[in-house]
Amino acid sequence: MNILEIKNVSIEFALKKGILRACDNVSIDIKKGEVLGIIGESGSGKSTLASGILNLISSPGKLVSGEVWYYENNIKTNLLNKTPEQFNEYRWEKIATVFQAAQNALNPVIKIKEHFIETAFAHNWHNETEIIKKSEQVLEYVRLDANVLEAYPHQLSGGMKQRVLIALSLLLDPEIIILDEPTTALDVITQWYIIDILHKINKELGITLIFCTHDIAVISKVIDRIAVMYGGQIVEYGNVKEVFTLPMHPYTQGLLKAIPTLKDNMETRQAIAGAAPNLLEKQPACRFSPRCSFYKEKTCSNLADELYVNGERASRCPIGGIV
Ligand SMILES: Nc1ncnc2c1ncn2[C@@H]1O[C@H](COP(=O)(O)OP(=O)(O)OP(=O)(O)O)[C@@H](O)[C@H]1O
Repeated sequence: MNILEIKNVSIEFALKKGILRACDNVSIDIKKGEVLGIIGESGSGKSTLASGILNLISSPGKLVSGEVWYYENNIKTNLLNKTPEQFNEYRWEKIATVFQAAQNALNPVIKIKEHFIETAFAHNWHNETEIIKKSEQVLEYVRLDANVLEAYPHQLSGGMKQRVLIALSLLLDPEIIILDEPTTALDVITQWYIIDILHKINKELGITLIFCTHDIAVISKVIDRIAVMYGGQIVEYGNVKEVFTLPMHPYTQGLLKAIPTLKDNMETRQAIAGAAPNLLEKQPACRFSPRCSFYKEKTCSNLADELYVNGERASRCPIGGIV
């Protein structure tokens, strides 16, 4: 059962140098209760897509087309048709977000307690005693002591701040949490600790999670499905085990070859040759073709701009594997 359907979402930034299309016709369904990982290198459009789902694109950006359908009790609503006031009923209460704590996601001049109170007030919940009680519960859920409420953000470590943001996202019992690079800038042990907490949130509370990250190694243990973005497009998606075993798109194949593990020889790791596309320039129909070995070695001459979908699998490459 789908909880969210993203249909043909395109987002552009009007810059001095021209129009930058950061998301180009992105479509993907998200199932209730699943953990979806959206991966891709820096600039591939993950954060822009996350903001687009929440209708949070601001100037010079613009959501130029698309629909985001939210399902509840067999009723579907296109969130992008909502006014900002109407959308506010969905943001946090239905769909919450966790950004990187390092990116000033917490206000440095107010105590952690005030972040919880402000969020609740913004959603017409004004009983401070109840808010604090619930804040203590969600903090406990992310393994933080209630005394954190009296701290200022600078008094907490990076990992603690990230857990505060996760607790804050749980305050209004959302159905979906979108996490944008939730573990970047944290040490490896803390990354695993956070992943473990998120896994518990998904399994015990049944909350659907959407992870946007470039760090495929960290999220691979927790995600059910994976969607790979390249140059503002989804180039492949599918069940994580299937995609890891049989990646179909040459970009996914390259990403998987580039992941270091503790067991293997670093010399067998290969970076993907070439650079990510400059989205201000006109793109070839197949955006990956300038870096693609199939194309360079003339195994492929098909430059169709098409996502081939078969059931639960999809790939934008006609020859990397059959969907
Ligand atoms: N506010 C903005 N103004 C101008 N261009 C932007 C803005 N936000 C994003 N972009 C551009 O949109 C493209 C996609 O960026 P986005 O941040 O969504 O990628 P990403 O995959 O999330 O990368 P990262 O992990 O580095 O954030 C990039 O070319 C980026 O420069």
